[in-house]
Amino acid sequence: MMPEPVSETKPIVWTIASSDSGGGAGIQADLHTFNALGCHGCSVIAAVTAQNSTEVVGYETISPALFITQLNCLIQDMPPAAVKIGLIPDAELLTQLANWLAQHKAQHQFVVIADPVLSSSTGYNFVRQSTLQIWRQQLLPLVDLLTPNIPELALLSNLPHQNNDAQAQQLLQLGCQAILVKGGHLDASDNNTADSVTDVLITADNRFRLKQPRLDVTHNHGTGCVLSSAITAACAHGYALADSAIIGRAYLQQALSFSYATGKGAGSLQHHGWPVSPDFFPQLQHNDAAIDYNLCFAGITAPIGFYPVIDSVQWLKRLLPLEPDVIQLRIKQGTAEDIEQQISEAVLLSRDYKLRLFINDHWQLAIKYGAYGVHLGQEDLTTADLAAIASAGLRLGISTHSYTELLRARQIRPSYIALGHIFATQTKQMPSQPQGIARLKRYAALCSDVATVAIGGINAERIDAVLACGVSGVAVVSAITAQQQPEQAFSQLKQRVEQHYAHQV
Ligand SMILES: Cc1ncc(COP(=O)(O)OP(=O)(O)O)c(N)n1
Ligand SMILES: Cc1nc(C(=O)O)sc1CCOP(=O)(O)O
Repeated sequence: MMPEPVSETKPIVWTIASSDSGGGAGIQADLHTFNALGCHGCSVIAAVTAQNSTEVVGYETISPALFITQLNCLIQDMPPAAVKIGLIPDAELLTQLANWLAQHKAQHQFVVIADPVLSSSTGYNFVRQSTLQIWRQQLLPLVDLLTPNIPELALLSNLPHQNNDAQAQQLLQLGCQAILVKGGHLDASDNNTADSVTDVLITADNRFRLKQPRLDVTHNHGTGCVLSSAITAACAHGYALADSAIIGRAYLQQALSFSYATGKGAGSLQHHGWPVSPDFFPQLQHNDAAIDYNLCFAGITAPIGFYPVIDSVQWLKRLLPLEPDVIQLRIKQGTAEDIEQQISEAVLLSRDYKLRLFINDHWQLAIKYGAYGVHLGQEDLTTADLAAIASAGLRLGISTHSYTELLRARQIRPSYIALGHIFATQTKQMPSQPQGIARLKRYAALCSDVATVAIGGINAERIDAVLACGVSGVAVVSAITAQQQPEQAFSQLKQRVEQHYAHQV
């Protein structure tokens, strides 16, 4: 029998913007970006511009009737997961769009990312006072993320003499959920230098900076369009806003790195697929003053491989005869005295059996008894003494569950990074969503320079798919400890993992 054809789906994203006859910006750039990031792009055209790489010669807006017909026609059959708004150089169309979004956004639950294009990079001014008022009063309350550059931030906030922070707060007050202030324009602040560009993501309760080397490229037409449409595509794939901003920034850096000439002026960006090289990802700066990013942790020489996580020294004694190579002791219950007793005994046993033993959470005891390493969660990173762990020569593993956490962990340069939780797990209440195989593959690719361990809901049926993602280890709890025959389960999984890594050498 012929196998059933697999029907692939892609998230649907819309761009509501204007056509760039030169192909480097506007609707054309948005559709290229959506496609490169695995989305199906639909377009609602607001205006047609006549432009090339050196100038905008003119434009005409589409009729209000046809504008609204495009929106209504698409929503009936191809509702979006996310919508990008770009250049809409007409007050009537902007008002129509705001009314339409107010009617449909809540019902269809799509995310709205808006790039308030007020002028072209070649200097053509699309701003009218009337359109600014509509942005402020009608559109901003419907926008999840606004991506202004510094001049646009000043214009939209109507606070030209205040600093960027005050201007962004003003836009939040007007109802926009988050602002990504783009640092591409050199300004008077310390955010942006001749060598670096820093975008700042600001929400009502959070703020962090994405810093990247400033690329010395002349072919940068469409930069803002590409960034906002890459963020939109990432949102459509279900990434949180902060992660989407990171993906968008990495996509842009990659596209700028390969930009090319088109005419006599600034050329266009080269669209590639999902960014995976660490070179394209920004440095994440947030209020981690307590963390020293210049520490050096001991490395892990042999691959991590099969990595059982157990909750008592009794389990350790049960598994030791099966010759585990790496184990984590993750004790969550018991008195301080009992925990110390178990950790000291486990470390002694680990030496006898040449076991690489990681201790979860209790880093002071791990140092005191000389364990092989420590595993810490994100929330532990500001409270644990990382310098003491490094100088005691212990390895450090760090949990991550998103791009944001992954970049933070990478900057600490630990011995390994845990990527979780891949599938739903019964072992622990998780505040995050299962990441799944596609994301695991992307995270592992971004960590080609550091050891990685996948964790969460991994069992005998899923382990092959996980190993195929390129991780250096696989951590399991219930796939051993909740089995009828834990020793048998341990040996089968260990053998499967060892076979995989043996073939890789
Ligand atoms: C290999 C591995 N990955 C993730 C975790 C989770 O650690 P943490 O975030 O510290 O959460 P708790 O284990 O304390 O619940 C882990 N232990 N090991
Ligand atoms: C302890 C732990 N940490 C996780 C993370 O994602 O950080 S998931 C997890 C539990 C893993 O157990 P099981 O293999 O039974 O699903």
